[in-house]
Amino acid sequence: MKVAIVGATGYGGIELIRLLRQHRHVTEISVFSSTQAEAPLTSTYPHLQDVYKGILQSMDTEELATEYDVVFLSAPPGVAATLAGNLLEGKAAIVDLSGDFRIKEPSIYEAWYGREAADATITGQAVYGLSEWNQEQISKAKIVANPGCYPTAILLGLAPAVKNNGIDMTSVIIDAKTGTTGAGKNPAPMTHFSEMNESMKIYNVNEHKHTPEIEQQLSEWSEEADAVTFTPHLVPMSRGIMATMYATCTSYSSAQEWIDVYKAAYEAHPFVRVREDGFPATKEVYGSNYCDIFLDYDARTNRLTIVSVIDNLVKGAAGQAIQNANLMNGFEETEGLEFVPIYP
Ligand SMILES: NC(=O)C1=CN([C@@H]2O[C@H](COP(=O)(O)OP(=O)(O)OC[C@H]3O[C@@H](n4cnc5c(N)ncnc54)[C@H](OP(=O)(O)O)[C@@H]3O)[C@@H](O)[C@H]2O)C=CC1
Ligand SMILES: CC(=O)N[C@@H](CCC(=O)OP(=O)(O)O)C(=O)O
Repeated sequence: MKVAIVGATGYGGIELIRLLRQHRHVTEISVFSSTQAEAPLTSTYPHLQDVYKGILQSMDTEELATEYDVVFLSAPPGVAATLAGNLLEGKAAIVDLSGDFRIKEPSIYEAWYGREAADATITGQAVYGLSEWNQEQISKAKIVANPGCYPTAILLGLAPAVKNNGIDMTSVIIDAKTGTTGAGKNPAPMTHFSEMNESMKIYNVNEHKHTPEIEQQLSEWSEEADAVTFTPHLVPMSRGIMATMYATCTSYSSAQEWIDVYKAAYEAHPFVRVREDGFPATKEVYGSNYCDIFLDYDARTNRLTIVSVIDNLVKGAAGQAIQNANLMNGFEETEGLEFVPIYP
């Protein structure tokens, strides 16, 4: 397939290039920029010398729509909302990494994102790209809304418990930590080295934009779904998310029963590894498309503790985007993604 990347100079964009270089069905990768047209990508990213020789091109939506089989939109909020209408008229399958089309209800999007929602007909057409749980719809989609990085880790971690009606949906608390690449490549006060090094920051308490995305999916899985408490933290690492979820149990009363439920749920899904014994660390999925999960049941409190880790730039962004493009094009979902985590 011929592939185009809009926002190729960003962190999601260069991660797409790294992964797509290993994809056996990709014949061409073209890169687009709103500010650096005609420059080689190596002028921004010298580590790509002799690896990728592409020159950044200015965006032409007609060309994007007609010349490519897949267009990855890896740009800031609002860009996909502007481009998608024209792109949908062409042949390309579209995978949008931003949050523009994830939230179905425009008023909810506007309340949490503080900006105008995208055209409702396009959002209605966009399939939520949580690959493991939405494969059938993704495989028929023309446009996929790739999930946010936190919701990917959180929803994969909660899904088996929710779908088996094993937890009280009013009791869900999510405590999550992320590395700085989650904020993109542009420096900001929060991610400045001297602000975050040897420190830990809590942010957007009870107002993070991923909250409605999590709640929307939970409500599709369970009639009992309710509001969740979601608390994000920034920790001093470049990549990685660890999401820790707590919930009161309504069935199953041992850790082993819970592990069996999770093992069964993810048996057929190569990128979700339910651990045998012990909680995963973010480093154990670094640079890979894996989501590793482990859980424990506490009989004293009747609560379940679930831990889910991903690399935010891979399973949380570029990797899941390619997994979705594979499903949309009828390829093996693992194509181009079978990376062993970089360890240590
Ligand atoms: N970083 C992460 O962990 C994750 C990111 N995402 C989402 O993916 C998207 C990309 O994120 P990330 O790569 O981190 O962000 P970056 O800020 O690193 O990169 C975004 C890129 O978008 C391009 N861009 C800016 N304005 C425009 C425009 N008007 N039209 C077209 N392109 C534009 C810029 O390149 P140029 O100036 O060359 O055009 C820039 O390099 C965002 O929507 C983000 O929310 C989703 C999940 C995880
Ligand atoms: C550290 C940091 O700022 N992380 C980002 C992660 C967002 C993201 O990457 O996903 P979206 O596509 O939904 O924007 C945040 O908390 O907003």
